[in-house]
Amino acid sequence: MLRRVSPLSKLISAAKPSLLNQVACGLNFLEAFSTDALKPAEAGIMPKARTPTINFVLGGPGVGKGTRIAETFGFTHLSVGDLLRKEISSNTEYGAMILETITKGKIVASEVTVNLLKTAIESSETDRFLIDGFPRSEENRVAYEQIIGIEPEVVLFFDCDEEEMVKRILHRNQGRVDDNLDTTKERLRVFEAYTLPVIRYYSQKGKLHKINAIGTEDEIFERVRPIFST
Ligand SMILES: Nc1ncnc2c1ncn2[C@@H]1O[C@H](COP(=O)(O)OP(=O)(O)OP(=O)(O)O)[C@@H](O)[C@H]1O
Ligand SMILES: O=c1ccn([C@@H]2O[C@H](COP(=O)(O)O)[C@@H](O)[C@H]2O)c(=O)[nH]1
Ligand SMILES: [Mg+2]
Repeated sequence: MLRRVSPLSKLISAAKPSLLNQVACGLNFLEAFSTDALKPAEAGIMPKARTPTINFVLGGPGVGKGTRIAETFGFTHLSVGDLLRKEISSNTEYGAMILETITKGKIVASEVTVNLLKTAIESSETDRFLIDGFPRSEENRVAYEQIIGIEPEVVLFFDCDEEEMVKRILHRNQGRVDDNLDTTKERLRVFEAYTLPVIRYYSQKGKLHKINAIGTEDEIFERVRPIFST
């Protein structure tokens, strides 16, 4: 159930004016799925709006979060990294900042990522999403809850040793600015310091499914399958 959370002031005070508009638009998005918006449907006037189903896939850099999982299990794949890279290639107002942050292996400001995510969900014709590589920090998670607020059903955690992750990154060959040893080392540090707490949070909530991400792609799919078959 989508929640409309009133105190956005913390986010808003830190944001640029144009960003404020996007945050404000978030309220329209919430209204589209809120209890109020459903009232006419309950009265039989129009079809009932459905709350989108959200799942997250988390894991270290290069572990395989973006490799066929969403497509295999019928989800719309929303890679926040891909959304950010699109901002860079489209030269948007945040493009330069995002490029610098990704090149250093750091985390982009939550206001930017959550609003990109919101727009992607809102403009999609589908309503079952696998969000890849987000939330990356507890701060990301709280901003997501404040602006989007759809509780994830499942949180996958792809687990793999660092040596294998580095190997997969260095063999990826997609021309990514962050596919080098120095940035990967920083990304591994950021993962431990900022993303592991998010993984612990969802584990405590009973939503986390830890997947052994060592093996062939097919072996890994078979480990995920029972989670989405129930
Ligand atoms: N099970 C696997 N065994 C070997 N290589 C794999 C496996 N799964 C994915 N790969 C390869 O590893 C590389 C990284 O995969 P992918 O891009 O999906 O990782 P990611 O978790 O999305 O990483 P990032 O966080 O950097 O975006 C790709 O080249 C992919 O083809
Ligand atoms: O929520 C997010 C997701 C990504 N980033 C930045 O992008 C790169 C690459 O992300 P991938 O998901 O691995 O494609 C990541 O290292 C971060 O710099 C982010 O800031 N927030
Ligand atoms: Mg990826």
